[in-house]
Amino acid sequence: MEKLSLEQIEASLKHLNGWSYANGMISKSYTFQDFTETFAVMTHIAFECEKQNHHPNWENVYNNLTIRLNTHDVGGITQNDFDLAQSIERIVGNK
Ligand SMILES: C[C@H](O)[C@H](O)[C@H]1CNC2=NC(N)=NC(=O)C2=N1
Repeated sequence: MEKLSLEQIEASLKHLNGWSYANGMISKSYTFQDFTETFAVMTHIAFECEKQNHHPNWENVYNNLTIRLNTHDVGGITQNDFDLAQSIERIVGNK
């Protein structure tokens, strides 16, 4: 998978509501009702990550979930990160 340029990253971010690029990662924070809902969403995302063989850096504090994506195999952002971000948006949108 090819590393995307900053221009490509910025173009792809236009299609992703609330995601931004900083420190070599694309990221978004979500707030849910409570820990149970947050962890349920994380579980759903985790299965999708296994399907895509692409895994997040994430941090959960009670009902807050911050997700940061990069492709550590290439040390940058690839299309895999955007594909997973789109899937995460779909999962969160369907909760
Ligand atoms: C060996 C294994 O397939 C790779 O290390 C995969 C697993 N999941 C991954 N996830 C992420 N975010 N980046 C990777 O480069 C990556 N590589």
